[in-house]
Amino acid sequence: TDASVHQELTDGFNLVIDALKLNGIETIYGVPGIPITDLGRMAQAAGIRVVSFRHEQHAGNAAAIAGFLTKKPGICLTVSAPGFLNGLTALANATTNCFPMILISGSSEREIVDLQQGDYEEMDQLSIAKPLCKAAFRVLHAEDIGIGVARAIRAAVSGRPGGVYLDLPAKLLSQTLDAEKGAKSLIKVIDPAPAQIPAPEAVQRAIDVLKTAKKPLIVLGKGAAYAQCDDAIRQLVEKSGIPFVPMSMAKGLLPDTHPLSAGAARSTALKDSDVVLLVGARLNWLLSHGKGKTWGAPGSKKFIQIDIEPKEMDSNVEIVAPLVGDIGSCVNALLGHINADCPPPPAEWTNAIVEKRNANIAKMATKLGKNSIPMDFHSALGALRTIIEQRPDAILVNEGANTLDLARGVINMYQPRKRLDVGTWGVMGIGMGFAVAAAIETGKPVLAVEGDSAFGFSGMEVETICRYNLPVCIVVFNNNGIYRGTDTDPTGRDPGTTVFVKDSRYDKMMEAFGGVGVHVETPDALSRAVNEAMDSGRPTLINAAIDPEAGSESGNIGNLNPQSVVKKK
Ligand SMILES: Cc1ncc(Cc2csc(CCOP(=O)(O)OP(=O)(O)O)c2C)c(N)n1
Ligand SMILES: [Mg+2]
Repeated sequence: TDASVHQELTDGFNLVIDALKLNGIETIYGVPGIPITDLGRMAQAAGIRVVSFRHEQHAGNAAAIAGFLTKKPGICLTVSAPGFLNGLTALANATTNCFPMILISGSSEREIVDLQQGDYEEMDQLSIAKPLCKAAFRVLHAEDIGIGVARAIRAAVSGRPGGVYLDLPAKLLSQTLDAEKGAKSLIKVIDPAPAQIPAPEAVQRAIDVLKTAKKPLIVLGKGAAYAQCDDAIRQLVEKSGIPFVPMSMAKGLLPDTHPLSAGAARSTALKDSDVVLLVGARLNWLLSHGKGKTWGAPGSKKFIQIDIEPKEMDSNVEIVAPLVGDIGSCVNALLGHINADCPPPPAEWTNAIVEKRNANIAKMATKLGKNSIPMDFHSALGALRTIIEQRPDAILVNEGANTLDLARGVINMYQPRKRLDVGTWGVMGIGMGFAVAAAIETGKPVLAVEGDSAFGFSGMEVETICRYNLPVCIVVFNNNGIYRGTDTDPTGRDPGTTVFVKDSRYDKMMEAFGGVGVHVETPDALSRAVNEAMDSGRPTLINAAIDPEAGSESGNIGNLNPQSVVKKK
């Protein structure tokens, strides 16, 4: 009939785009290719910002940190099989770090994959993704795209955030559907990350434990940064008068220069405290699993833990007051009791922390001022410390071993969610993906402080940074190697296994794509170059020559390296 002849149609391509836009998704990070090249083009034409990378791992890292920064799932779009696999590292890392992202990959047809008939880039992607992420879905019929996208969004951001895989077989995208029916099949997710209120008796139990404390400590994890309940966190510290230690990506929730900051006295704070309130911080390897000499005498600690995941409690040691719920709801519930029921901690405790902190800061200061050649980590980081102090709203991306571990202590942070680094896994390669997304999602200038090895994992994305003309200033700490630049091959045949080409010039890579390249050998020259870059907003790479002898193997975590006790004859 006439109506059917003129029936308006939609299709899988359009339904995916409409579902994402309906749910406020504004950006897609990805790498084009079969079967999703046109999906990317059409999404761009529909007003979604599509940022094309050179490798899917970095597109995935960009999506993950976009999720951390915005609390909306970051979207990574890849081709099937190899492109999907490249995205998996970022998806698994996002899940480990509780960053909400959705990896959307094109895939081969079920009937061919399940009969293993050798399709183009054939792989059972859904099965492979499942163990590595929080949830995984596949959509076979166009009318189910709305539900599929809705479920992926809710799975990514509800409860403990994480990575979600959404599998779109190629044929799905070109499936047509009556436009009106299609529009009705879409779902705008309602309240995807619902508040999860702690039970009043759990709040009371936590307060009762807190009241017994003579040496209380608050540990802020990156979950507390993600929660974006910054004022409640500040009040919790300031109203309780309890010193706080921020984990790396929680730095800046309160300024590192805050009177109650115990960051620079971390060892003393962890060892000598008697009641520890964990806020979005898991007692994993980064906190020595809550036991051992880091935490003083066995049994000397009572842990109160705020986490949205009930199964996190008792993961490593007994939690005497589990407070299960979203961090904002839990902290606000505690605040209701703090000034009334809880006196501030004894001055001898807070004074002891301040004394230790100031002593450690004074000790570090002696290493910062040198304007020596060759630079070492401290003299170079001293220059960057001053720049971040002067530019507190810049975003600092940081990876490496010495470059990471030393920067964490030397560069103070002053605002929440401004320090983005290797997180729970200590994974190298997050640098450029994080820098791109930080610039795009926040519009703020980005300073990426990279070990030369760490930079190498994502270095090709300097072209991406130039192509989108992003305000990213990369500083490569070039010590000619992984940890140090001095390793040798005892047989004399090859270079040592951890060294790179001597005096390489990473700044030339940036110039290759029209960006600004600068080589520096002193902290003053480094300062000038970074300030120039941040004033200009031009993509810049500064190759900072660092003494190859200056580093230590694996930075602060060399103790994790197994050592052979068998000496070859
Ligand atoms: C995906 C992955 N592969 C290898 C590694 C192991 C590693 C940890 S830190 C690091 C680089 C250290 O050298 P860099 O030059 O960046 O820093 P610096 O100490 O200042 O010289 C590697 C290779 C990790 N963590 N992740
Ligand atoms: Mg290095």
